[in-house]
Amino acid sequence: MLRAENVWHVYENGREALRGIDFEMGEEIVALVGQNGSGKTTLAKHFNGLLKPTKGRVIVDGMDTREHTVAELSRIVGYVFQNPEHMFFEESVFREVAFGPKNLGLDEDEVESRVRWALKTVNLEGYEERTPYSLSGGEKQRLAIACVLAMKPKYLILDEPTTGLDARNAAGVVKTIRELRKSGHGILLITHDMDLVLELAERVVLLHRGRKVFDGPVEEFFSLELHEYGLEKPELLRISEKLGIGFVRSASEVINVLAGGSR
Ligand SMILES: Nc1ncnc2c1ncn2[C@@H]1O[C@H](COP(=O)(O)OP(=O)(O)OP(=O)(O)O)[C@@H](O)[C@H]1O
Repeated sequence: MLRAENVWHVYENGREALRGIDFEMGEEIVALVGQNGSGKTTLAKHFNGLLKPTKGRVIVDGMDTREHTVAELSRIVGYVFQNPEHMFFEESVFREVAFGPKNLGLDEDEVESRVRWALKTVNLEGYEERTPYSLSGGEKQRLAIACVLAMKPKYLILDEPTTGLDARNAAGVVKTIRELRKSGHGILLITHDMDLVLELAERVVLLHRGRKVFDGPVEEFFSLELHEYGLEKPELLRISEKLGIGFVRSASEVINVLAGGSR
């Protein structure tokens, strides 16, 4: 369980980025949304100890983050940053993924088996000897997920995982996230992409000026006046409303309903 209890975060320049956040998540896909500067990244960085609360507590599987190092917490909470290409520095995909497990002090066989497993999970088998820089945007994103997965964290924080990707590459990342969820991971998805929220999230948490203003089911989230929070309803929902068929989560659901079938 990841838990924030009345978390406040004030940066050194006096900026109050989080104001009394209560939050909890387990093995589920939670979308963390809000306009620029609302505090999403600040909150997420508390879960692997990169930031510590100014006031309040953050508990990761029973551990108070103030009493543990980032290295310890990173084994439980993996963080995939935005624009992951900046984090690659090895000459091959294999070595890139092996770096984390090697640092954990694991033996060679265990490192190799983790690398193979992580690359398989993100569908990058056969890419072992490629240089990370030669990969496409979507492949780089999946490689970044593999690097974190190889540490076997229970929770993953993904910061804008589909931004800048074309539809095919984004679909690959979505598929990977679904598979991770199925295999028992909890996923905190930071995103501005409302289509992705509609497609993937099981719950939505909305931040506004450092406060949590909504925490609940996806359908309820999309019934909010989103423009008040600098967000927009997905095109698909606007179409389904005009068609009078209410809440749907995919284009195929719309087609099924129109064809007279069930959802
Ligand atoms: N290192 C820092 N020092 C001072 N203020 C910061 C720092 N990092 C973030 N802030 C401020 O804290 C507030 C929350 O920032 P944060 O990055 O958490 O927002 P966000 O919701 O992730 O935004 P975005 O969608 O733009 O990534 C903003 O006002 C930001 O300017």
